[in-house]
Amino acid sequence: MEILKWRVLPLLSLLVSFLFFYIKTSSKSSTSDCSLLPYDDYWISSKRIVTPNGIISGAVEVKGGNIVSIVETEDLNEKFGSARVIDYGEAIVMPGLIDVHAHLDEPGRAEWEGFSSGTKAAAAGGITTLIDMPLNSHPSTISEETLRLKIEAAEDKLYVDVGFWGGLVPENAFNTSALEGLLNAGVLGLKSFMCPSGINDFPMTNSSHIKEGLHVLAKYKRPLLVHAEIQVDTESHRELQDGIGDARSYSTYLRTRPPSWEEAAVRELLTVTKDTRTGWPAEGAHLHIVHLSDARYSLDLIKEAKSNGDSLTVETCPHYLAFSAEEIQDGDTRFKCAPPIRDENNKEKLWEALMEGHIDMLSSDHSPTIPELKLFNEGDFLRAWGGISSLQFVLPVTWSYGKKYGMSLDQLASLWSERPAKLAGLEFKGAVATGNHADIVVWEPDAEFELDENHATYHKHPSISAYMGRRLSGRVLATFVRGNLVYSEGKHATTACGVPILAK
Ligand SMILES: NC(=O)N[C@H]1NC(=O)NC1=O
Ligand SMILES: [Zn+2]
Ligand SMILES: [Zn+2]
Repeated sequence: MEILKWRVLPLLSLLVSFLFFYIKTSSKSSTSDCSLLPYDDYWISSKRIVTPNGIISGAVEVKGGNIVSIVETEDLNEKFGSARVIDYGEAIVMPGLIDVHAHLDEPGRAEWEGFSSGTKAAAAGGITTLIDMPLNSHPSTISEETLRLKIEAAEDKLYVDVGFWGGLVPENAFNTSALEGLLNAGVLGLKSFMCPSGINDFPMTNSSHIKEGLHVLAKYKRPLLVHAEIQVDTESHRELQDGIGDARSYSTYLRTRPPSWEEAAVRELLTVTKDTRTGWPAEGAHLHIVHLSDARYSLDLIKEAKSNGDSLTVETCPHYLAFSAEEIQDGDTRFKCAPPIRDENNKEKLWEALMEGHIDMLSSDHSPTIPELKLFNEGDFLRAWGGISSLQFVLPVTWSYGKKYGMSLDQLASLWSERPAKLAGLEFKGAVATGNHADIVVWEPDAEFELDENHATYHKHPSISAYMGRRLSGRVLATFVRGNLVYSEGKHATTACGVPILAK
């Protein structure tokens, strides 16, 4: 009996250690759940690959999450033989979209959106990286500690890569060590408002706060993003405060935020951006104006400042390019956003500026809420939450409307990937190029679909999106994030393997 015990025990311990090793390695290999492909060394081929050197027919080699080579070839079979090739035929292979302006609202307001639903929607829409705004979550991301809360809340929930903007608010603007703490913790830059943000713990800044912020940012070579509207006390504004005007009519809301608000903000900002010119005190800093709506005087001022050498960029959003004020129905608060969607003529001018290169990039400004706060029953434009839900649809929307204005695939890739990557300082993203992350969207530009309730939409509240009911063209087939096939034909990878992007 004793002998048996001495024989069995070592065998048993061998078995236990074997089992332990097996479980450990197999749980490690379960990272393949990050991808709908069972391998990480393969080729993506197509007749239309959008690269910085033009559109080619060929294949992209992916290894260990990176693009390791790109070849132009007519006969793929001959070249690759039995290599693992995913052939997408005529579909477009393009850099994944980088959305530099999205509100995912977690922690604190996960019932509005959240990291999981938001990044699933992003993946389904061909977005491979998004940068989360510092407000609408609770608390706002305005300190090192609150950034940590963001990162904790995002853990295991990211289907795409996510970076974070920090908030520049009066509380931290003159506190250099607090701002540096936030920047050292890894925010990719700062964001501030020149008017009330709609969120109590995210108060507005004036130009002295902005000037201070820019000087700190100069050292880090990271940008300041600004919501450029200043409340100018116009006559119609006073009228509205006196309760005149039908709150269900979009034109009433439009009068509360005239283009002069944007113009006043831009004018004031440009007194500060002078400092970013070469040889001036804030050289190295950069100012980025978010969601421009006014295509008239505000845009003229921006063009002039750029030509004077200010380090300045500007974005607009698909909703300003897709919709015009005239078509917004009474009470349809899905369309309420700030700055507001302006008239048809302004929209045409925005397109002109975009196509001529005066607007540098596009972003979603996906800013959802719970349907209750859109006040659909009252249809009150003055009291409803301002923010458009669009994250999953920005690629088909940009394409559907853009192709009428002659937008090319190169322009699309520049507006949605290359320039946003540069703004956010993402060195290895933004282009299908050797050495970059394999962040790729594959899509069919001519495939049309009806955006109705049968369309699989991953936003937490699809019904509040202004795009519902539209017919769009441009269907996303597949999305790769660092080589992981995170979305394909209506399915997501089972594990969320996106990573937080922190500046160093
Ligand atoms: N707080 C917030 O998300 N505001 C955004 N919504 C919107 O329509 N414009 C904004 O700046
Ligand atoms: Zn804004
Ligand atoms: Zn926003």
